[in-house]
Amino acid sequence: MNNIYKTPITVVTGCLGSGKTTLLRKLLKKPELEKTAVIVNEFGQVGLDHHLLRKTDETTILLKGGCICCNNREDLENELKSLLNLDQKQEKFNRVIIETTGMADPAPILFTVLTNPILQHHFYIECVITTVDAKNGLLHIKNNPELLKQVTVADKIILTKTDITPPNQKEGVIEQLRIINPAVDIIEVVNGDADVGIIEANSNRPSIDSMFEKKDKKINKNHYSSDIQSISFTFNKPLDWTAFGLWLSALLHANGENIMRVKGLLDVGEKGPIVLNGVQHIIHPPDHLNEWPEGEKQSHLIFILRVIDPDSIYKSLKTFQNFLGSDFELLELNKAL
Ligand SMILES: Nc1nc2c(ncn2[C@@H]2O[C@H](COP(=O)(O)OP(=O)(O)OP(=O)(O)O)[C@@H](O)[C@H]2O)c(=O)[nH]1
Repeated sequence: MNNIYKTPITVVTGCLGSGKTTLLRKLLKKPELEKTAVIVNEFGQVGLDHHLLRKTDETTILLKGGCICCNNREDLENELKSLLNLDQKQEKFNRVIIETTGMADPAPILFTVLTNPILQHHFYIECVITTVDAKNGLLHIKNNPELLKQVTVADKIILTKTDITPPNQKEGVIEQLRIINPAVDIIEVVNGDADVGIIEANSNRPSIDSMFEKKDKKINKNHYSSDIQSISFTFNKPLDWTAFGLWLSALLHANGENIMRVKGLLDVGEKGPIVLNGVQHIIHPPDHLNEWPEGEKQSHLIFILRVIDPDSIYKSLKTFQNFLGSDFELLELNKAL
């Protein structure tokens, strides 16, 4: 079913004290978000009481044979289903925001929405935003493995507390965030003052913009963490979508959680590109755009990896190249030290 018939969900993640509640409090005062249902997964965060507010406990159930990212958030499933009941009682809402605890891994949330037969029929994940405290960001990145996941999964990073952060410190945080997730949008927000559009997907395409800016092949050394690395490619001809799907499925299957993120804008010979967006082996339904953004017409693909060497992706792509219908070029490589 097309997303226009479904209710968008924005997931808001970020370390403890990084400004999630401050941002949401301000945003939820805006008339455009009047019919927003908010789910928070911890108690004590009331104050958004003019909105539908659901609270969930952090109980997770491991599905048989599932890896950690496939933990179904049964609590979330129940909350979203009860929102559907409310909707049927004419208490209409047109958006859901899920605010996670600072320690949460967002992947099970995405998994729950994308794989539950009822939920996937009624909801779609429009955007994942992660708040990062500019003042303490470097420390948080170093000490919190959860933040690495949250940054990796994010479509947008909201950089908070820039008002109390020296510019060079802020630039240092931005540099590290870009190394972790080169395809993310980074938006500075002070005391939660943001446009309402911040919780929506970018209007004409995913936040893959930053990849377009990097036309030159770049090899960076990763200075903060030993095991998060990324590699991106461009393709000069349209891709065979079926062959690409087979290659990607096999790759994701073989590498499980170690492919933390895959994102792409792919030319498959249609008028517009296909938007590919995956978190671990959970792939969002591919989105077919009607046209290419700003006359650009070249496929881009990025992988964010943990533990595995980016070279193995390169080699795998090379082996499969003839089936894909296009040569490829390395665009950027962020390697661990
Ligand atoms: N100076 C400054 N303070 C901020 C900014 N954003 C948030 N704060 C302050 O940072 C503190 C923590 O903000 P919260 O919004 O509660 O953070 P949170 O991520 O919801 O925290 P948890 O609920 O504990 O996970 C509060 O005292 C906010 O007023 C900002 O941009 N600048």
